[in-house]
Formats: sequence, C-alpha cells, structure tokens
Amino acid sequence: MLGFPNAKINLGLFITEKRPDGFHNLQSCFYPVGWTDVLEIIPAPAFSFTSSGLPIPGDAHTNLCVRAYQLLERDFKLPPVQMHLHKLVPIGAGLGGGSADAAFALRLLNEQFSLALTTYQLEEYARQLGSDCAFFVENKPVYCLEKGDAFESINVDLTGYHIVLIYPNLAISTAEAYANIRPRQPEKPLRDYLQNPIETWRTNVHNDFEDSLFPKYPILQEIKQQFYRMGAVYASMSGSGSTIYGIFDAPPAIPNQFTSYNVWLGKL
Ligand SMILES: C[C@](O)(CO)[C@H](O)COP(=O)(O)OP(=O)(O)OC[C@H]1O[C@@H](n2ccc(N)nc2=O)[C@H](O)[C@@H]1O
Ligand SMILES: Nc1ncnc2c1ncn2[C@@H]1O[C@H](COP(=O)(O)OP(=O)(O)OP(=O)(O)O)[C@@H](O)[C@H]1O
Repeated sequence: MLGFPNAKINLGLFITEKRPDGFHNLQSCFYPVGWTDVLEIIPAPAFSFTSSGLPIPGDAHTNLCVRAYQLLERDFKLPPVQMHLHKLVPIGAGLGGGSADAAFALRLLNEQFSLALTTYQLEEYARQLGSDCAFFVENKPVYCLEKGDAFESINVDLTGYHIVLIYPNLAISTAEAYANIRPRQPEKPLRDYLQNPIETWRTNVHNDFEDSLFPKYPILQEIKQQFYRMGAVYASMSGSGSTIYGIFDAPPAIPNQFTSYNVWLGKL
C-alpha cells in the first residue's frame, strides 16, 4: 500500500505559555501543502524499514514510521511488513515531515490490516508520536490549540493561491527553537486575525519563532522580505523553521539567489 505523507505550514503561530510538562501551549492554523514523501508498506516474511532520498539523521530503528508500527503492535497482532520511505520533505524544516510520515504509517497500517480504528483512535495514537502528528490523520486546515494537538474548525480557504516554500539548507531542531522562546499572551486570539482577509495578515498573523530565529539566521528574514518584494500577499516562516513560505496570486519567478536552496512551488 502506497501513501504520500505531505507537509504542513503554520498560518500564524502564537506561543502562549509554558506548560508544567515542559511543552508549550500554542495557537496556530495548520494548513496542508502538496510537498510530499512517498511511503510504501507491504506485508513481508519479516519486518524491515528502509529509506531513500534525503538522509534522515538517527538510527533507522527509531524512525517515526517504525515507531508507529511498534505502537500499533502493542495493541494488535500485526503481521510483519516491509516499509520503504522515500524522503523528499526537508528535515528540521518546520514542515512536520516526520510527523506526517508517522501519521500516514498509522493510517496505512489501519487500512492494510483492517484494524477499523476511527479517526479519534488514530489521533490518540498519533499524539503519542509527536505534537504535530495528530493533525495529519484528518489532514485538513484546522485551528490548533494546546500542544498543537487539540483542534477546532476554522473557515480559512486558500484554494487557488500559489505557494513557494524555500528551505535554505539549514536544519533547526524543534526542541532548541522552543528553548529560546519567551511565551506571551496575545492581545486577541490568532483566530480573530485569521478571519480577516489574507491581505491584512502581514501586520498581525505572526510566527513567534521568527523573533528569536531571524536575528540568529538573517537569511530567513531576507527570504521573507524577498517574497514580499516579489508580490506575495502573505509570507512567513513555518513552524519552528527554517522553511519560509510565500503565498501569491500568480506563480512567481524564482530569483537566481534561491537556486541553491530546496525550493517547492505549488498550488494550495
Ligand atoms: C513547531 C510546531 O511544528 C508547530 O506546528 C510543533 O509545535 C512541533 O511539533 P513536533 O515537531 O511534533 O514536536 P514534538 O516532537 O512533539 O516535540 C519536540 C520538542 O519540542 C518542544 N515542544 C513541542 C511542541 C510544543 N507544543 N511545545 C514544545 O515545547 C518540546 O521540547 C519537545 O521535546
Ligand atoms: N520519518 C522521519 N522523517 C524525518 N525525521 C525523522 C523521521 N523519523 C525520525 N526522525 C527524526 O526527527 C528529527 C526531525 O524532527 P524535527 O521535528 O526537528 O523536524 P521535522 O520533521 O522537519 O518537523 P518540524 O520541524 O516541523 O517539527 C530528525 O532529526 C530525525 O532524527
């Protein structure tokens, strides 16, 4: 069985407080984008996991796809499988790539072996693998609260807009990015700003990670500014970085200065 675990972007990211468990409460809108990995899971005589494409740091035994299989194996008698992941979505990028792989592994195993898990049950498993992971079960635009794993519906539809994502070959660890954050309570909930037209977002739909990461990595701010010079209706960093995205009315020409970076262009 074949799946295409996709990236997400954050439309705004307010980090509101540090929690007693060490994690942070946040407000964000997660929005799926079409930059994908490829994940194949087929029944096999013995369990195996292999990957190709972008190198994934860490031992293959700890890959999130393997951890998804092991999590379900605790509760179900799963037959052995051969899993292959072709990695295309950059890592340490704020795009939730690893979380998407894990969620798609859960979804594919559920289907392949007719486990009959509901969306709610799949989300419960996904939460154990990462804060971003539960989003990829339903994989539709959603307003996120708490650790990024509690959802409310929101009326944000960017269908028809063009998007450019630039990963400037700079991996940022999520844990490290959170460690340098000073949480703040916003004047108004992010949801209120997102309900206004996208043309107004530039002034108040903010990613709080930009405040600590832009001074440290000036290239990130340069890309964002370049997107606005190119006519973006909205531009921002995604998640804990380092990917910067720009949303456009029409597909833009990519300046030469970006050709050495990992660039993805598509439609929302
Ligand atoms: C930055 C975001 O991508 C926003 O969408 C997510 O909050 C990150 O989610 P994620 O990559 O799934 O993160 P996890 O694998 O759950 O956690 C990695 C580390 O990030 C920190 N972390 C993560 C999520 C959160 N709400 N608060 C945190 O403080 C913790 O130090 C944690 O040990
Ligand atoms: N399938 C996978 N894809 C990517 N990283 C994985 C995967 N499985 C395990 N990992 C581990 O997770 C780490 C990346 O996590 P991290 O959360 O920083 O990046 P991300 O997947 O780009 O997501 P985000 O930055 O949005 O949180 C890697 O260094 C790697 O050790």
